[in-house]
Amino acid sequence: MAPLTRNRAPGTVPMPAMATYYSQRATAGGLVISEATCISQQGQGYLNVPGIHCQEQVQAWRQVTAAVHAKGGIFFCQLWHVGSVSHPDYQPDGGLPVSPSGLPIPEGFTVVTPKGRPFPHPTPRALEVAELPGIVQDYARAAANAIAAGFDGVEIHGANGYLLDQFWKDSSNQRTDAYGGSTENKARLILEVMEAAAAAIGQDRLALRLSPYTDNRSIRDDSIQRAIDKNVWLVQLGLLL
Ligand SMILES: Cc1cc2nc3c(=O)[nH]c(=O)nc-3n(C[C@H](O)[C@H](O)[C@H](O)COP(=O)(O)O)c2cc1C
Repeated sequence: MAPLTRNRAPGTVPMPAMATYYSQRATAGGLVISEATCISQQGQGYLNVPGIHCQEQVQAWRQVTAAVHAKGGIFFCQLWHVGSVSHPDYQPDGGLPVSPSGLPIPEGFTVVTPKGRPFPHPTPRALEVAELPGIVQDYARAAANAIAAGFDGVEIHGANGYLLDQFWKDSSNQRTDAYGGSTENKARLILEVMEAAAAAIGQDRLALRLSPYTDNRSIRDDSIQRAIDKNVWLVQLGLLL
């Protein structure tokens, strides 16, 4: 089962109905990936979505993982930082949402704040290099929390226009430091997150979701698409030969 946001975690804490919901969808040996789950308050940007960065959340997730395991299901937690797709009302101390380069989200997109009303996204601020190790550690801590909550593994959410995708794609990443420019530099934060999460929980229960072709909120990168097209073509040629 693919990760599906359901907005059933008031105050970021999973509610008991989530145990019923996931249990209904679990099958013996079937892999269920949880809805995207925030690694930190800074990573939050949607109403009533769950987190996994404090003990109250970990405790609440235990009922959900137990319900999936009771049906024999395998349950991974998808770890999420929305980056710029947020609003000061979600941020610690009411600060601006964070992003690779401080570029605005295109007009027409709105964010529903904790007060339940839609607002335009404010222009985010660019992350300092010195802040990135803290975000990497937030992923590693959330991965460890997921295992403590009873999940069988974690999937890092590197897709669909959120923080890691924002770093990976040049329309949102125009940095000139070690995290921008070349494909290797744009992928650096994703690789650091994967290494830290692997160190925390082991690489055999770690996954990464990428979406090279999506352009949610106009976040896209033609060079990534061309590189993948070329490799797909080479793989097809290899299969033919
Ligand atoms: C309501 C809804 C919520 C979603 N939530 C997430 C999510 O939390 N994380 C994620 O990676 N993808 C999310 N997706 C994308 C789905 O996982 C999936 O990729 C998408 O629905 C396309 O799959 P399909 O071709 O089977 O419809 C969501 C999609 C929908 C419709």
